[in-house]
Amino acid sequence: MWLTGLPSAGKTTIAHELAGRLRTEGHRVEVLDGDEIREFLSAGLGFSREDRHTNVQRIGFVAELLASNGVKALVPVIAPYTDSREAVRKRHQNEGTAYVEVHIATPVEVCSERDVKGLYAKQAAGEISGLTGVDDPYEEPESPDLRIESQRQTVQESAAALHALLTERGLA
Ligand SMILES: Nc1ncnc2c1ncn2[C@@H]1O[C@H](COP(=O)(O)OS(=O)(=O)O)[C@@H](OP(=O)(O)O)[C@H]1O
Ligand SMILES: Nc1ncnc2c1ncn2[C@@H]1O[C@H](COP(=O)(O)OP(=O)(O)O)[C@@H](O)[C@H]1O
Repeated sequence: MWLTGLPSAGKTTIAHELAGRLRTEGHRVEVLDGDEIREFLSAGLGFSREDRHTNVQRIGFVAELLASNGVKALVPVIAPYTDSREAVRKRHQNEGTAYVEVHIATPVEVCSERDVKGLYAKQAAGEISGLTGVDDPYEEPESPDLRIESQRQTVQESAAALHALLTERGLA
């Protein structure tokens, strides 16, 4: 399950809430957190279009390996480009592994208020550039399996909606 959306949209928070629920039910789960991946698997990559694409393909590769071995992979990673996300979907399809895309569609105004890592403030102060959704592209998924308006519901409600989708698909 890929959770795509802007920085501070709630991807990581919702993924961990869902992971907790799934583990309680006895599922094996791994959350492939973007920051951790960038520290290890994608060390050295930046935020150019090419590097983001490479990052997303690496994570997609690992997610498919986990999923095809019975571990539910939850991926809270921005993945701003449609073609990168589609390539990941295709890899799963080719391998016969289920794949679900969830758009955490929190508006940029709400994300920049949350500003968990202070990136929106830094961008506004001219200290960084190329911030997704502000001065770098975010291509919204046109037909995700599910769209979550995190600003309209609690973390628990969002996680429950994701869980319901997995159940509906026979995945939880
Ligand atoms: N310029 C810029 N744009 C977007 N994000 C930035 C940037 N610089 C650092 N960060 C932080 O790195 C996290 C994004 O990494 P990801 O691997 O999720 O993104 S990507 O799919 O490769 O675009 C992202 O994490 P989240 O906030 O959890 O989404 C940011 O905190
Ligand atoms: N309804 C909500 N859903 C998700 N996150 C929320 C909500 N309300 C407030 N938040 C907060 O917003 C922040 C989202 O940060 P995070 O999950 O790290 O986002 P992302 O992984 O998309 O960058 C967290 O501090 C979280 O507690």
